[in-house]
Amino acid sequence: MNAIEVSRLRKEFKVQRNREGVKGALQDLFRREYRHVTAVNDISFTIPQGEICGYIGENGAGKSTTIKMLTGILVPTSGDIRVNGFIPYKEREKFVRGIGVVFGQRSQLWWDIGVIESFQLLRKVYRVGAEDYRQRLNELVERLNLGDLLNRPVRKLSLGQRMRCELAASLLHNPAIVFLDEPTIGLDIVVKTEIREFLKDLNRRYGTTILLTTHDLQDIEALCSRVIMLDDGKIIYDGGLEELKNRWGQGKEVVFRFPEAAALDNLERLTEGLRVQWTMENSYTAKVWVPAEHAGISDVLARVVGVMDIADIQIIETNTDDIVREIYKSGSASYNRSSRGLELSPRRDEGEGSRELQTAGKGGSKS
Ligand SMILES: Nc1ncnc2c1ncn2[C@@H]1O[C@H](COP(=O)(O)OP(=O)(O)OP(=O)(O)O)[C@@H](O)[C@H]1O
Repeated sequence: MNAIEVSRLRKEFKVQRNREGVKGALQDLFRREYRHVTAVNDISFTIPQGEICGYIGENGAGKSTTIKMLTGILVPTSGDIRVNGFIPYKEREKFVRGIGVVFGQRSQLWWDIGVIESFQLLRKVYRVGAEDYRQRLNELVERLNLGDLLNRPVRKLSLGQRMRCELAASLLHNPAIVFLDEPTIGLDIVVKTEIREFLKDLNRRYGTTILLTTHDLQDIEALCSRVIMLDDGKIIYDGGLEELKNRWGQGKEVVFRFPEAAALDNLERLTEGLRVQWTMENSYTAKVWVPAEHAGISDVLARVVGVMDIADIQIIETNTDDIVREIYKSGSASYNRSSRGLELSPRRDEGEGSRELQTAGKGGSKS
């Protein structure tokens, strides 16, 4: 069974339009004008049980609105949703017992009471039996290292401590599906890593389905085999992270260090016919940019290694951050690069490995 099924889901908000100036403000008092914002624009996807799926997009892309509809907080304007077999905004009481939710920016714990008291209240909300609760609590306390935090009021916890408690709170009833909206926002790298490890383990042990929104692509790299990418309320990519990298990985850079001084024109002559681009770091170190669609790293290595003495070779891949940033910029991950005349060239004003994607006729076709 699929954990989540979404078909032609749409959410529009009616937003008041404010007219300018004093006259406009007065007019607004008597006759309000509204406009419609389409936050989620007829999207469809399914997530099978046990999958960890990353839901990404720029600010305002529609991620939180989707999560709110999937968790029954918002009613869709149109379209169908099934989560755990339920329509989330109907049958609320039964539905919430099968899901866990963490909004990184908002707490589900009571601010002024001890963490353990919040947990006990949530146990009642989710109607967890005493024995199940005890077992689950012990396990979560151990795995999230909550021992010292349980009797403290939430307002006295650090962000990282609070987030660990939030995660535990969302899992007390052992839900089959967990929605995490920015669970690592503002956390330091140590806590981020702990939380990622915990989520991986949770998925492995219980087959928990996880839908995760994040701006931190390290979360995606660490956790998700699949990514759904949203832009302006529409899905612009839905597929594997590896596939995304392969399709959009713009190429690789190879750094050669030679034992003796090398000359740029000599290196260019060696790779003649391959559409690669050389730059000299200094007399002994040269970098060559190998665009994915024009040449293979092995072609370049074969030509250089056969002729030159080499002291060291380093291959640098474009990272996911770069790839995703470029896709956001263009607004589509589905068009054909070569037909749009994409050209890749090293960006000279940034550090090693960074790339600039220059497009002919940018603007991006939306899918
Ligand atoms: N309650 C609301 N009333 C009016 N407009 C809204 C409301 N909630 C969201 N929007 C609008 O819907 C669009 C999508 O917002 P949403 O919060 O879903 O984006 P997001 O991808 O989660 O962004 P972020 O990464 O900044 O959290 C935005 O244009 C936002 O201004």
